[in-house]
Amino acid sequence: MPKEKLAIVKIGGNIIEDDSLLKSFLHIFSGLEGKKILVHGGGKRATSVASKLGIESKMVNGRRITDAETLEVITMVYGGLVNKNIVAKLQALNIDAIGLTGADANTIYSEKRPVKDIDYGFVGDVKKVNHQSVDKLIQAGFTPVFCAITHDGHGQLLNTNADTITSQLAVGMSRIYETTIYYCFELNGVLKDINDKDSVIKHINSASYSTLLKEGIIAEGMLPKLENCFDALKNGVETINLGNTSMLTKENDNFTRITL
Ligand SMILES: Nc1ncnc2c1ncn2[C@@H]1O[C@H](COP(=O)(O)OP(=O)(O)O)[C@@H](O)[C@H]1O
Ligand SMILES: CC(=O)N[C@@H](CCC(=O)OP(=O)(O)O)C(=O)O
Repeated sequence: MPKEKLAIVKIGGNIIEDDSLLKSFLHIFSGLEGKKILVHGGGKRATSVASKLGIESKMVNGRRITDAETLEVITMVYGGLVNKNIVAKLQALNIDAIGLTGADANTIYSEKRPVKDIDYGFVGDVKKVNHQSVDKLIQAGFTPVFCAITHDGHGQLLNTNADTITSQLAVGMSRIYETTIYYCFELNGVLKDINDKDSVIKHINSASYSTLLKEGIIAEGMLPKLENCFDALKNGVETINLGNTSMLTKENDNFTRITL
């Protein structure tokens, strides 16, 4: 029997920080047919709240150095402020959303990133997705809304990049569902020329990916979205799509699709 489809949709700071982009995203997401999960970041908000508290933010290779103070900020911002506002807005759109960190129902277990050249502090690398627990929520009619926090099973919360949570969650859920990832952001897709919004690369495979990396076209915010994409595709994820919110509608086919 073919597996049922599951859409795993991710939004980050570029959509969360823009009221009108967030509103139109949530409207379209709420109308998306079939089973779905939302993952959100919020790094920009964490940086601005931290700065109001006099805490400087440091990012290395797209990851936040998370000391004990910063962990408190991100827990409040991702797990509270951002997550609960999104859940409330989805409830207003008649989506029975349930907000989660990876500690809730032990859904995402991670291990503190080992210190090599850099000490990232309380940053977690995902080790296990409890697909059965997530599916219990889906089967009960809830739409899970994950923030960028996981746990180590010993009482420690860990900051985990939301793009990575998305790909790992998709790999885990693909044991029972045919999963598709949608990375929604403010641009139309992966652009050949970052200054030309119409230069969307419509299809990327592993050969063209290597070239794009070498040419530096895949850079900055694109790196965590794409660094594990071929692992995810080899481990059961069907397709990875990147583009603006309208790619969730059937009318727009101007976005980037990544396949093996
Ligand atoms: N080739 C590229 N095409 C599109 N965006 C790119 C590219 N290279 C780097 N980027 C950057 O990636 C950003 C999206 O990633 P990110 O900032 O992590 O978004 P979000 O947090 O909203 O998911 C874009 O705003 C853009 O600045
Ligand atoms: C470890 C790590 O870097 N975690 C990220 C989690 C938030 C995130 O990924 O937010 P965006 O998707 O909006 O960038 C951070 O604290 O910035």
